[in-house]
Amino acid sequence: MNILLLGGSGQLGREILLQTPPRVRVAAPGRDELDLAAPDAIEALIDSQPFDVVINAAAYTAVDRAEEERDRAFAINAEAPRRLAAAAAREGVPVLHVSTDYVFDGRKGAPYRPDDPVAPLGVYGASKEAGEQAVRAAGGRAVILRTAWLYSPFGANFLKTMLRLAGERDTLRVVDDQRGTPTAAASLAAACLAVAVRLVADPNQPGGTFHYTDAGETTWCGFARAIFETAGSRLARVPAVAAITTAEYPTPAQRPADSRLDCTDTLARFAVVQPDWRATLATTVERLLRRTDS
Ligand SMILES: NC(=O)C1=CN([C@@H]2O[C@H](COP(=O)(O)OP(=O)(O)OC[C@H]3O[C@@H](n4cnc5c(N)ncnc54)[C@H](OP(=O)(O)O)[C@@H]3O)[C@@H](O)[C@H]2O)C=CC1
Ligand SMILES: Cc1cn([C@H]2C[C@H](O)[C@@H](COP(=O)(O)OP(=O)(O)O[C@H]3O[C@@H](C)C(=O)[C@@H](O)[C@H]3O)O2)c(=O)[nH]c1=O
Ligand SMILES: [Mg+2]
Repeated sequence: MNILLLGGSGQLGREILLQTPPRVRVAAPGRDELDLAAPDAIEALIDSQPFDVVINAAAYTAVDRAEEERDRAFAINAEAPRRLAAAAAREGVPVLHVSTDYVFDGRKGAPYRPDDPVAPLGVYGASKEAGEQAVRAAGGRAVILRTAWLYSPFGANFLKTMLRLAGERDTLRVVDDQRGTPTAAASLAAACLAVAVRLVADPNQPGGTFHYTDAGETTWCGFARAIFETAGSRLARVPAVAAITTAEYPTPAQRPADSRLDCTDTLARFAVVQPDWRATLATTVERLLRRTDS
């Protein structure tokens, strides 16, 4: 099986590469080979080898900066996926495209189902929603897999931000009125590989929109406290975590207040396991504190 992976250097991409079984080949061209902000090489790339499936784990993920870089966010999160999905549809190659809980406004008051109406609050969410629509419109077989609150030993994420701030401050103030589910990029990578394998193995497996997060729920404040409970004894200093409101932590982009995702359909349709977020947090902290190159 041949996978074309975009975003191989990101949090999700690196975990996919680490988990790829030996019988699977993955081509993961970097930004030097394909700049998604100017994706003229996309078609040539898709045509370059007989890929069995494309996984798009690349994105513009700077939520606040996107408010000022609208064009760039849309180029990478909407236009590039449009070109990718169109080329893949033409070649008959199925696509797995990763999207976000930030397509929702967070006002439902219950976990979002895949077919609930979207209403992004910021530019990042709007650009990802446009990407979803473009992938659907391409008309090929495509799974859109939404996830949330990704973290890993790699790249930029809330876990690493909290551990860095622990070295700088005695008290951290963290919003306690935004609810969701921290999701290890490692669990999502396993889910992506399961979906990709199924799409390839079964040509009758239809596409559609699905959700994957780890199991359970918390707030960003709850996540921060769990991080220090998990890592605490290994840190030089454990900060106090003060619960604050969103109004007390102004940011350029508005975030959904409750973006829990209902993953029932994904678990029923694909061979995907859903560990509890606290279990994957423990594993990820362990990996992170052991490594030196993250
Ligand atoms: N991070 C999160 O909390 C969440 C992420 N998601 C979605 O999950 C997916 C994976 O996210 P994550 O792994 O965290 O993303 P990262 O920000 O860790 O990685 C982004 C990847 O996209 C690549 N990329 C960005 N811009 C370009 C460009 N112009 N040309 C080529 N490559 C580019 C990056 O390459 P390079 O290394 O060269 O910059 C990197 O490989 C995305 O679709 C994201 O929207 C959904 C919910 C939560
Ligand atoms: C660093 C920090 C953040 N916060 C708040 C700000 C924000 O509301 C919340 C999360 O902050 P971050 O900026 O780390 O997270 P954010 O960039 O909003 O994370 C999002 O990224 C994109 C890519 C997604 O798709 C989403 O699922 C989600 O993971 O925590 C505090 O309250 N205190 C702090 O010290
Ligand atoms: Mg951020």
